Amino acid sequence: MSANIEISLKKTSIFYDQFKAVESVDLDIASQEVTAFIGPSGCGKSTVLRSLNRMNDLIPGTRIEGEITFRGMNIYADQVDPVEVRRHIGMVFQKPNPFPKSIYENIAWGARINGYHGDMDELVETSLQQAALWGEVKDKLKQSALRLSGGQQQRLCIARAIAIKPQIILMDEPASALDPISTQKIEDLISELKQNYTIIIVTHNMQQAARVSDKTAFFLVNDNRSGYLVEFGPTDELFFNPKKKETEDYISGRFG
Ligand SMILES: Nc1ncnc2c1ncn2[C@@H]1O[C@H](COP(=O)(O)OP(=O)(O)OP(=O)(O)O)[C@@H](O)[C@H]1O
Repeated sequence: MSANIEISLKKTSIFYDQFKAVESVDLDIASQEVTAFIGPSGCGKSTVLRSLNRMNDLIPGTRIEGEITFRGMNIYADQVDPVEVRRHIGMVFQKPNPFPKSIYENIAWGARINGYHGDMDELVETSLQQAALWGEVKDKLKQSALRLSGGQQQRLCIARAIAIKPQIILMDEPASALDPISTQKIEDLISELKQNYTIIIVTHNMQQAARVSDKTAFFLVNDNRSGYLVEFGPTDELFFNPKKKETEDYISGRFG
């Protein structure tokens, strides 16, 4: 049985004003898998990632051509509310960015403004448990989130994203600001979370992509400085039996 396609890009180009940052990407992302975006700096990984939940809308001058669908719905159609898109497709950033509020409120606040009326204590606990943070914070939920370590803050941000009950979590280099032990915790967490969520991760770290992802998309920059998708497929194949010479060169460190 073929995997369910959660997000599909069809001939998607992304512009910053006149500059075409990403050129004509075709990509199908399957549900409950981890998909990694890799490639050299400036090849458009973050730009593509941000386009998947309309985060790019917040950058003036951004425009897309082509189509991006989530479960068959064009997320850029006129009647679609970007806030609603972001409820289904959450995001975790490179630098942990908890609110300057208590650990509890970091989870509860977003859920509340998204209309959650259920048992808040339960939501906070289950979200923190899913983010593998509950044991470390359960006795200090009223403490400021800013007093947590960087790695704990990042897991709190993941818990905050989970609390909105998205189907997809986008992660833009979620561990690059963290030490190796915290990085491992995030990687372990990603492997856990894929049982319930579709995850797309941008990473500079190829070993990390190899460790955590099921599929990998490799991007490069063309002569016009536009990013394009070189190769996409199962991570093992892309790393050990790439179809394109460019992929092989990059994976084996011969690129550039
Ligand atoms: N807000 C912006 N305004 C104008 N150009 C931008 C903006 N953000 C990114 N770009 C340009 O778009 C291209 C793709 O950038 P992007 O950040 O998506 O690449 P990346 O592969 O994620 O890079 P890195 O690995 O360094 O984070 C680059 O040429 C970059 O300079």
